[in-house]
Amino acid sequence: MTDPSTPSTRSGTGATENPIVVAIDGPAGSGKSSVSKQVARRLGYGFLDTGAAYRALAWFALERGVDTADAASVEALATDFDYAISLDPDDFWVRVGSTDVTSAIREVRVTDAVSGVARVPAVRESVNRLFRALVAASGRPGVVVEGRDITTVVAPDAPARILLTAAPEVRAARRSKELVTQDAATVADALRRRDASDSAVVDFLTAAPGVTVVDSTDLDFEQTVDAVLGVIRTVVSAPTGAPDVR
Ligand SMILES: Nc1ncnc2c1ncn2[C@@H]1O[C@H](COP(=O)(O)OP(=O)(O)OP(=O)(O)O)[C@@H](O)[C@H]1O
Ligand SMILES: Nc1ccn([C@@H]2O[C@H](COP(=O)(O)O)[C@@H](O)[C@H]2O)c(=O)n1
Repeated sequence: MTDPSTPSTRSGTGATENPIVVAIDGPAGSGKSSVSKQVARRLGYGFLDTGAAYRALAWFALERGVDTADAASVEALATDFDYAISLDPDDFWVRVGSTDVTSAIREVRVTDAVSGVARVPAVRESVNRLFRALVAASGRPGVVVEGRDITTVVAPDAPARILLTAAPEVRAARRSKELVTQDAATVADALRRRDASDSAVVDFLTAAPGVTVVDSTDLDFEQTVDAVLGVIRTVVSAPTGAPDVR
C-alpha cells in the first residue's frame, strides 16, 4: 500500500504538519460521507472517506477473483494494493493503480463483499497507518475523517469526535432513494446485515467516552450539517482563512 507521508510529498507544499482532525463514525447509510464532505467544504478542511479504502480493496479482490471470505488471501492481496484517494471535497476520486474506481466501489457487489476484507486485522492496521499519513500530508488546516473506528482507533485523540446516527428505517429510506434497482426491503436488509457484520469488528453503535452523538432521524441534510458544525465549534476555534465555520 502506498505511503503518502514520504518526504517528497510533504516538502515544499507549505502543508500543515498537524491538521485538526474531526472524527466521525456511524452505521451504514447514516450520512457520514455526504455530511462530512459538506462540513469539510464549510470549514475549508480536507475530507477522508475511510470506507473507500476497504471498498477499493474489496473491488480489487473481486477483479482478481480472490474470495473476500478468505482472510489469508485478502491479507496477501493487500500487499499488492496500489491505492490513492483525493481528500478534496470538491474533487473526490478513488484510484487503484491507474483505474478510477470512484463509482465502481459503490456497486452493490462491492458493498456486499466489503465486510469480508474489513474484518482482516492486518488490513485494518495497514489502512489505519495510511489514513494517518494521508491526514498528515493533506496540506489542509484540518481533515474530516469518517468511518467506523475513527473516534476510537484511528484518531481517538481528535478534538472533535462525533457518532452520526439515524433510525434504521430512516437510513434505509434515504438509501432506497439512491438505489433504484433494489426494493426498500432489500436495501433495509442489506444495511442491517452489514451493520451486524461490521459491528462485530469495531463498535460504532454506541458512543465511546467523549464522543458526541448527532442523531439525524428528524433532521434534514442541512440541519444535520449545522448540528455537526455546532459540535465542532464547541471544541475547535475557527481556523484562519476558513470560508464558513458558522
Ligand atoms: N439528514 C439527512 N436528511 C436527509 N438525507 C440525508 C441526511 N443525511 C444523509 N442523507 C442522505 O442519505 C443518503 C446516505 O448518506 P451517505 O451515503 O452520506 O451515508 P454513509 O453513512 O456515508 O453511508 P455508507 O456507510 O453506506 O457509505 C444520501 O443520499 C444522503 O444524501
Ligand atoms: N473506518 C472504517 C470504514 C469502513 N469500514 C468498512 O468499510 C465498509 C464500507 O464503508 P462505507 O463507510 O463506505 O459504507 C464498511 O461496511 C466496513 O466494513 C471499516 O471497517 N472501518
